[in-house]
Amino acid sequence: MDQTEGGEPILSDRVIVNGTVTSLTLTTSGQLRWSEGSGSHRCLLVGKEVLGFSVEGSRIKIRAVVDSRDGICCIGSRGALVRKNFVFEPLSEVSLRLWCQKLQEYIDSLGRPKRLFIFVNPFGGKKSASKIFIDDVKPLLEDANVDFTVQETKYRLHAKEVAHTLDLSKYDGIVCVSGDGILVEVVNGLLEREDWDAAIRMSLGVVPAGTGNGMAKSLLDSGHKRSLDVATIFQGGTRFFSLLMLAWGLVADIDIESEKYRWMGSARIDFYALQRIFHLRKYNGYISFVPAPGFEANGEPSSEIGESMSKVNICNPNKEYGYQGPNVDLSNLSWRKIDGPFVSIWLHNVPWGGEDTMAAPDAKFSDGYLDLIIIRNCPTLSLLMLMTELNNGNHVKSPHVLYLKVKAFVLEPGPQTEDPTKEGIIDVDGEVLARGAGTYKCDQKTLMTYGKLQITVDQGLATVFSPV
Ligand SMILES: Nc1ncnc2c1ncn2[C@@H]1O[C@H](COP(=O)(O)OP(=O)(O)OP(=O)(O)O)[C@@H](O)[C@H]1O
Repeated sequence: MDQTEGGEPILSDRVIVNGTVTSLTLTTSGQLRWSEGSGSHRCLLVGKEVLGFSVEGSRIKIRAVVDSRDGICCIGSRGALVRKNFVFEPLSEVSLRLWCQKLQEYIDSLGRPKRLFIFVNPFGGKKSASKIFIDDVKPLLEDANVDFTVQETKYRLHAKEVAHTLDLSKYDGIVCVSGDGILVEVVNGLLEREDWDAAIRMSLGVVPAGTGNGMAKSLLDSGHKRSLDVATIFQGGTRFFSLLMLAWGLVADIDIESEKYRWMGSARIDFYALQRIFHLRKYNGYISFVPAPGFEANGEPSSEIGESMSKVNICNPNKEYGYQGPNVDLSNLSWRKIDGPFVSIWLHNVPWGGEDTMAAPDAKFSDGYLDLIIIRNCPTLSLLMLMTELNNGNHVKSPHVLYLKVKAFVLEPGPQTEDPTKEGIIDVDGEVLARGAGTYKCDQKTLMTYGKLQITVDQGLATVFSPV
């Protein structure tokens, strides 16, 4: 390997590896490399592969996660990751101390969280979060010398309650071993705190263990630690903070009503999607939006919606603290409007809605915009084809789909065109935000009513990471 590519040596010394004296080097770019007889070289990337180390007598044990096929770095494709220890023995006490000091300094410089608060939802997804935590997460945290406190969620909104009152000074990260639902609860709990401004700076990790793992999938696709836009949904004085998506119409109906067929497992979504496509509903209503630069040609200009904004954006007089949403004057912006009927309205913050649903291929974590995917009319066959393209994001190229980016959005949902006594469902981050008349489980209480909603985005407000 090229010396400059691997960085300058921080420490280079003779050590014993597997009974043989060899040269070990730690470089400024975090490579720990040594030769292993017969001219072959080994290399560990401290930032990526080394979790921690311990001293055992005169030896140093490096605890790492490496490619199961060998652990030789700097090759393209990867196999599964496995935990593996590497032991080396410096030739003197002074050298041992120097190695410990330099390795620790390098690991500390990576800024990894050292004290984590971990939520585990034992009831999410396939009910495997506890096993995932014990088998996959806990050993890595122990190897990395991370202190952690575990809280199993006991009921809906438990994670939100805990995040609301947690002593954040004790932790430098919160991890959710769950689906997207717990992460969304945590963000809502943090943003309702008096000290929300400091609280939302906490790094939020996700380990996928639910049905909907869109955030983990999006993170793995785009980098391990990212700042993330947070969307605030207002209805009068009520607020909800969304990280992933809002759906109304076809996608919401499939996502929520397919719960009737939970016994089918993951096939329930495809099964119910077919049912909905062959008995397609359309909804009356209106959407208004402030387009991102480059998308101004969509819809018709609408001045009255801007004027009404100052009335909608009133803070809840009963909640004197907590995050109040982005500080922008929405009345001054150039609003556009599209009238229904609509088959589907889908607003997305990150590309992936689930592990195999690339809902919004152009969505960025912190561009300050939401991706809007609109279907107004679509023949059955085209709709079927479009749904099969959801796993690669090509559905947005369909002539029946309008795909744009917006800065702010207003939804005025109406009833179904075929039956005005039946309204729809508004699905936010996989949970029901509002249910209209005549919908599935319409007697259940929801946070908001099936009426006008306003959504604005705060650029990069939260920080999310993928810890494993
Ligand atoms: N002990 C519990 N019993 C019942 N529900 C719970 C419990 N703990 C958490 N929940 C609820 O489970 C919901 C889903 O959690 P999670 O994020 O793990 O998975 P999901 O993929 O979003 O959804 P799911 O797998 O349930 O379809 C959360 O909204 C949370 O309120």
